[in-house]
Amino acid sequence: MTTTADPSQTGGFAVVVVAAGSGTRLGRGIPKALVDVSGKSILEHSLERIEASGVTAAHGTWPAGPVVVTVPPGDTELTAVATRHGVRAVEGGATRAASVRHALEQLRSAGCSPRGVLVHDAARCLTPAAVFHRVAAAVAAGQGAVVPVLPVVDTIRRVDEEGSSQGTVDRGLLRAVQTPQGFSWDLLLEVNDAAAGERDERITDDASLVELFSEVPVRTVPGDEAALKVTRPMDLLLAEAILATART
Ligand SMILES: Nc1ccn([C@@H]2O[C@H](COP(=O)(O)OP(=O)(O)OP(=O)(O)O)[C@@H](O)[C@H]2O)c(=O)n1
Ligand SMILES: C[C@](O)(CO)[C@H](O)COP(=O)(O)O
Repeated sequence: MTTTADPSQTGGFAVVVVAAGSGTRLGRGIPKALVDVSGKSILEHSLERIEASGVTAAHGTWPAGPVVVTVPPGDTELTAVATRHGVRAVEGGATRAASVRHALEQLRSAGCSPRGVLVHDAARCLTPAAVFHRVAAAVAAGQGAVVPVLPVVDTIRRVDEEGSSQGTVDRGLLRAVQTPQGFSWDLLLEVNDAAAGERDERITDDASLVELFSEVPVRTVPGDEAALKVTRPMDLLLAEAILATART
């Protein structure tokens, strides 16, 4: 990827790819981003998709922004994958939010000042280019915070601490949230500074920070089923099936 040539450049979209998680729910005993999906690591698939999308350079006349990947502390293998793609690797933190913060600090201290930033889970390794472009286009059009979403297909019940049902939630207004999530650069820095590393169960993604620490509305755009997050073993089967179908 040629997008890291000058990290101090202004304009464009920077992309933070978070890949520092351990993958406990997948249970492979290696960092999830290293797990193989049809012959390539999860991180490899993610970086290839971002590169092929051309999203860092797209949208108006903004020049291409840099890509940064967070890796587990002490990692060398994911760093090597990042290096092969011309992408900078930075050490992640104990939580996803801390990893994103490390990446933003790295970009900021390198003098990077893009117009927008996309934060993407490496684990959503088959995200189609169209999702990157929908999110980026909404940010380029002036939205401060944008998330891709899908309707919820299950019946959702709220339960009490004993597990007794407290009723069904109206799923018509529920959405499952995906990544990449897009932000104006200044807003994402501002809410990360305001959060100051606070741990809060509600902070599972970057848009939550915007909701908790700013008045800026979070907008939604359509996500895509192929942008599933590889989380449990069944998701690996799905990812492999998606790739096999794409080849036929
Ligand atoms: N400290 C962390 C935790 C997560 N992530 C990244 O955030 C994304 C979403 O996290 P998730 O899918 O929940 O990954 P894990 O935390 O690895 O999964 P688990 O909870 O099963 O351990 C992943 O790409 C993961 O690598 C990260 O960069 N740093
Ligand atoms: C960011 C995220 O992928 C949005 O769907 C998700 O919130 C992060 O992962 P987790 O499964 O909640 O740990």
